[in-house]
Amino acid sequence: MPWEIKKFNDGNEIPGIGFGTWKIPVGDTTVDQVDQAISVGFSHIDTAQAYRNEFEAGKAIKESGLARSDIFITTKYSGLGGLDIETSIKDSLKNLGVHYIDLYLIHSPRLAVPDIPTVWAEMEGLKNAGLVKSIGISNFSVKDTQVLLASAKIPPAVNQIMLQPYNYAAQKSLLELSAEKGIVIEAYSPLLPVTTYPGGPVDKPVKAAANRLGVTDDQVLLAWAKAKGAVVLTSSSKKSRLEGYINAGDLVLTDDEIAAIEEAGAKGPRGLTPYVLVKRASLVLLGGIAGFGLCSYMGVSLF
Ligand SMILES: NC(=O)C1=CN([C@@H]2O[C@H](COP(=O)(O)OP(=O)(O)OC[C@H]3O[C@@H](n4cnc5c(N)ncnc54)[C@H](O)[C@@H]3O)[C@@H](O)[C@H]2O)C=CC1
Ligand SMILES: O=CCc1c[nH]c2ccccc12
Repeated sequence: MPWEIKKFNDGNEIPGIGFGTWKIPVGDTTVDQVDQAISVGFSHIDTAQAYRNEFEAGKAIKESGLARSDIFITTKYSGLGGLDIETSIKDSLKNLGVHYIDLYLIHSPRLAVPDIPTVWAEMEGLKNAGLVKSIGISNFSVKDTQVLLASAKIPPAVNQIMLQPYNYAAQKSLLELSAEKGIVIEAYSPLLPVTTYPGGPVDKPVKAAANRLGVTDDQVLLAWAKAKGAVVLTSSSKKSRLEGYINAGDLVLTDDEIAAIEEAGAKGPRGLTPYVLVKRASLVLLGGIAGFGLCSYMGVSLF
């Protein structure tokens, strides 16, 4: 079943699921994997200057025979080798073999970015020149986003961030700010609970939903990220998994299933072990002592 198309604040549209090319070994493997992803129905490819595989991704796109307007391409300014934006976008267009990029992102506010307002003004210039259809950010925190918005003439269309049940609580304020400003969230590494923390607290509610729906755990995790309103980015070298991801487009989790996944996620990947509980209790205690000390210093009576 197809994933929903999402609308950006600039009027452009993005497919709700994208195939990511991070960590694919450079060379023919990238061409084969992107080719395979397109063959099962992905029409949205996510790459970056830093992945050093734009050329191979572009080759697969070209070989697919799809019209340029039928494929959505994201790449990112990663600040590689201290390259400026103008040189970087020219390199990316050449590598990918296209005349425009659908979505161009600042890969990280902490990498080779002199200051956010300056770099964002350069990104706006690329959109105004028609080299990129939409511009956005990646790995921007609430503070970074506020700094950018204070001087932006064009708001970012997206913020591409890690979003999975174990970091959902930490990302909530960023999700709220993004919704308020009309910034679409792209969720990367949505499958972290199965790739990195198998056996963690999230497994149980994910498996329960998977059993009810007759699907796999990874499909449930993609459905959870979609339920949070995100465009999801994922990957696999296995065709069967890719087909599963595409088929997850119409999965609907119940409110109770979503709440159970989030409650388990809030325990952290290792759960509420005695170590975590003692650490949390110490933080509360230290906060209390600091607060009490401050009140005493300021002459405020607590009693
Ligand atoms: N802007 C940024 O800083 C970042 C962007 N990204 C983008 O997002 C894309 C997707 O990120 P990923 O971390 O690859 O996504 P992901 O969390 O979807 O992980 C994909 C991996 O999960 C494996 N997998 C799937 N089902 C599994 C299962 N049941 N058990 C065990 N393993 C399973 C797949 O084989 C694949 O290797 C990247 O390729 C990149 O394009 C990723 C990280 C950072
Ligand atoms: O995008 C995924 C992680 C990554 C790999 N290289 C870079 C460079 C800059 C920011 C993030 C990353």
